Amino acid sequence: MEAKEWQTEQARLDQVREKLQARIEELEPEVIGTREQASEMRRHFWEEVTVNTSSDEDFEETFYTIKQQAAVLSERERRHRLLSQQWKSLNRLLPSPYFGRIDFQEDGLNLTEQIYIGVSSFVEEDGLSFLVYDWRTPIASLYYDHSPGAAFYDTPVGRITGTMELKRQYQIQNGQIRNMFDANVTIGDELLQQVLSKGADSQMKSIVATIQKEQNTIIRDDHSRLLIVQGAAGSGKTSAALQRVAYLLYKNRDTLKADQIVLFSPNPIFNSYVSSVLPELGEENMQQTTFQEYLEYWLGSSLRLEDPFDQIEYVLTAQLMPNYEARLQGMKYKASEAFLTALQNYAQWLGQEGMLFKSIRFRDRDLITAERIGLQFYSYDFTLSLANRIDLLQKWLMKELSVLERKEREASWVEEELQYLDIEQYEEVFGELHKDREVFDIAERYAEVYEIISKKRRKDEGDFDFADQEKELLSQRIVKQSFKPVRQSVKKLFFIDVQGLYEQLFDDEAHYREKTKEGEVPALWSEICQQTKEKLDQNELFYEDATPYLYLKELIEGVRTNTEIRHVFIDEGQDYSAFQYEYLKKLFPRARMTVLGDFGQAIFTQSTKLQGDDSPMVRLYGNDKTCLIRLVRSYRSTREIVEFTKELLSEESDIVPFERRGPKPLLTRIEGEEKRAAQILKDIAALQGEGYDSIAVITKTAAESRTAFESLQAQGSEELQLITKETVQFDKGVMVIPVYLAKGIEFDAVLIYEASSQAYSRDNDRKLLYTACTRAMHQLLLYSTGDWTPFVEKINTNLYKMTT
Ligand SMILES: Nc1ncnc2c1ncn2[C@@H]1O[C@H](COP(=O)(O)OP(=O)(O)OP(=O)(O)O)[C@@H](O)[C@H]1O
Repeated sequence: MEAKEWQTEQARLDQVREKLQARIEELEPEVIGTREQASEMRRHFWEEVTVNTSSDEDFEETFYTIKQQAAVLSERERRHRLLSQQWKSLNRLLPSPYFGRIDFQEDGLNLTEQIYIGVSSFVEEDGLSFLVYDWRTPIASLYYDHSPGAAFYDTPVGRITGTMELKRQYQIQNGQIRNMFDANVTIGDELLQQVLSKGADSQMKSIVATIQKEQNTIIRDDHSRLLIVQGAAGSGKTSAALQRVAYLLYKNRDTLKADQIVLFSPNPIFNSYVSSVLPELGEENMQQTTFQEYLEYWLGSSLRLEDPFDQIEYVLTAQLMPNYEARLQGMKYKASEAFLTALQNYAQWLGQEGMLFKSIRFRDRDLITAERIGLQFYSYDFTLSLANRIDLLQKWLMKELSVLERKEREASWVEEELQYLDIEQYEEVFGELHKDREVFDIAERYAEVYEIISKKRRKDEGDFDFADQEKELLSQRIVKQSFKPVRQSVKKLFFIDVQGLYEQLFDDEAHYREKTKEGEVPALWSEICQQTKEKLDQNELFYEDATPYLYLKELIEGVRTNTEIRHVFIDEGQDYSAFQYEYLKKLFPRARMTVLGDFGQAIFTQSTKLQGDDSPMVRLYGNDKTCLIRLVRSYRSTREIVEFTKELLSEESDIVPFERRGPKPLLTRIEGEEKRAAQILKDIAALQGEGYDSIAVITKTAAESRTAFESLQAQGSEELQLITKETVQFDKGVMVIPVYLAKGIEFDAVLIYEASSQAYSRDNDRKLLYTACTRAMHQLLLYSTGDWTPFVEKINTNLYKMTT
């Protein structure tokens, strides 16, 4: 680019920065001032209000003064928040105020506007001239969607057409233009090249400067109820999802708050990996959780839940265990829509017969028997839903408890308990009785006063027995206290035997069919039943049972919904079952759903295909409300790695590598574990020497991770970290990690610990190997102590190098 052009741009940049600096300086005292005012007000809050509750009027006045004072304080706090947000966003802009520029001439106007795009807007004092446009403004979409030439963008009031005369990208650091490119086709391959050739980080970065057109469609989709993104490994699904959150928060800033958005992540490490993108963009983080966390919250207090990692560990390592096949069949069936319908039918059947209750017990005896509860339940109108009848039943039980509680006061144990109350307990109970006591104090005092005034004994003397009253009150308290847990358990619906109800479903085939109207019962049904029951009898639940169990519980107790949440994001969406999707749809009735996934990485048994006629996803909200976007360009890995990993997939895939070059994957066959460990350590040292500092030794299972870790340590490696499902923080360095925990994450270099035929030979091993290899950005190394896995064997030898 011409030197003159460069100078003009640098001069403009200097000018914008000066204005930014001036605005920051102008704001600073205001930010500090409002902060101090607010904290001063908070400190002296009670001095400003006179609390007087002697009469109703005084009380009312006090109430309104407090309210008024609180309003002033909250206004001051709001102003401080606003100013400090502005101040932060200006400071964020200062080192690099923008990354792009487009010159656009709108049709019908005789003027070409220069639009500079950055992470947030910066407007002149006049409030009209934009020195920088936020990347989420409608006009900024020109930058992502078009090349120079005819172009348009959509605004809330319609489409604006015109001509883009220039599209330029900048790399600006600390106020200096380091690089500048004029793009003509896609958004600067040069810029993208530079961004992608950098090393991996322990935190994902925002991609706003280089968002690609198809990613922009995902980010700005405003219409679909369900947006499905099926994209190859490294195609930017997670990145697009996070920028989408930022876009939604910006576009709907008056109505949408960050805590109304929830992201379901594959594992806790992933949470830490993505947590800095939104703050980097000046937005608050959305809520982040895992499906397992949700299940634990609702079921964890009554049952021990298996998590998806233990489940996959079982699938990968327990082939020789009895009933392995049945468990696999069970997993598939329990993940299906058919099972969901079966449970709905079962709930209907329960409306007629078969409900199971638990007796309400008190002091080792049945207070209300399960039988009585059952009779009462089936005495209600059969046309009422199960949940409505449970509601009535709960109310009935509460009433029954009140009657029983009153009777219980006469019980001998109460008398005994009274005797054994020590002085402190008495005092405590009397303390609690304080309020009630006041009545007696007044009566007592009146009695005394009356006696004194009339100088004679009261008429009711002798009848008014305080001790009796107190004793009665104490018994009342004692019984009430002991009934508390019983009432609590009724409130929490513990009288329903949900475990029994789920268990009785796994009966012989004929009964199952009768209860569920299910036509197709999976193969090995009786083994499935036996396994499920055995687990339940130990108060445990397989991962595949947890969602159906919770669903059945809600069919009976009433459906749980969260109407606050407006957007649900599901990353690694292929790992959820059709059943879980139905559950999430029901749970978030007012939310739009964005599902991002890759069936090529579907390593769990319950996985769901996200596209195609046989995918249940389209049925979820229906065709009209569903939009599918496919991403085929892979940005993470070098061309050499993408070409190699692509061949691991069974089906012909249209994954397109981004043109970034690097060494071909390196295959090393080595005899014996010790030698391999020594070689791996040598290779790690060499990689570190090349400047790579995020290196992962990826294994198939957690068990293999442990052996690898020990064996590498035995060879003298000190800096190694072992990543397990308990690890919550993702840090740079050298780590040993099972593939299913490396999902969604990337590393400079990946070393596949054992790529032999023994480790990866079954069809579902293929996806594990694919997922593992696609974590590599710059270098991929595979080791084997035996024959190579057939998935590697079949790859064209041109696509890799083999050490000799
Ligand atoms: N438009 C882009 N500009 C710059 N970098 C990008 C872009 N799109 C993706 N990337 C980079 O590519 C890498 C992979 O992105 P991301 O993790 O979002 O992909 P993914 O599709 O979620 O991958 P996976 O399915 O393997 O988890 C990241 O380092 C990301 O920063």
